Amino acid sequence: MTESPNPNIVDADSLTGEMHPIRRGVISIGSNLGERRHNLQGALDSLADTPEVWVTDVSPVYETEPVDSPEGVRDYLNAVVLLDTTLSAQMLLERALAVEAAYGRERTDAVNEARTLDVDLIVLGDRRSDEPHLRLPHPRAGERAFVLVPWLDVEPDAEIPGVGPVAELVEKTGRDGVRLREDITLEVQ
Ligand SMILES: Nc1ncnc2c1ncn2[C@@H]1O[C@H](COP(=O)(O)OP(=O)(O)OP(=O)(O)O)[C@@H](O)[C@H]1O
Ligand SMILES: Nc1nc2c(c(=O)[nH]1)N=C(CO)CN2
Repeated sequence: MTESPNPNIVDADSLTGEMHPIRRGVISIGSNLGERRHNLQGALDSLADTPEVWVTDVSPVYETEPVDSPEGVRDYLNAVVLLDTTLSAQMLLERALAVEAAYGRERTDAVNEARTLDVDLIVLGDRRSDEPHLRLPHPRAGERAFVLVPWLDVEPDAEIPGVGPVAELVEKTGRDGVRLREDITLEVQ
């Protein structure tokens, strides 16, 4: 894996003085409704503007066929964001959900309905969680080419803890339905 910050490095919470380790985070962003590139760039900017989050890289943008989605929904634009953070997994998830809401994400009971913005936590250091509101590593990431392929571009030796190296997972999923959009790029501020 790309060099992770030393887990012994800690950052003091400015309010409580509590010390938190810095961990590497991987976030998948996707949009298949509205101004797709604008929504992804907004997600990236909002993550970069988050206190205690340092965005270190963003992947190329891919146009991807909708997976496990209702008939007729539009293709997604997907990308992967790498960051360092001292936030807890719960705080990072809350931020992700707030960023989705800020970009007009509407929730219905439909499964995988079209959405302006999807922000999923894929991994946070070696944090494991199996609670319904917070699963880490993301339980479906290892089967999703729309997560793995962009992630591999920016972190060739990436691994999903407990699942395996991303390069091997891409060999299993293949790259069907995932197409590089060289004409669309995201900018880290
Ligand atoms: N690692 C995670 N990242 C984002 N949300 C998560 C995670 N683990 C659990 N959740 C929970 O999943 C809930 C539903 O998320 P959402 O509706 O965005 O799912 P989805 O992105 O449509 O589907 P999928 O989970 O298959 O990517 C969120 O409210 C959140 O609490
Ligand atoms: N291509 C693609 N398909 C999906 C995506 C996504 O981001 N891209 N997100 C989903 C739920 O998170 C379900 N299906």
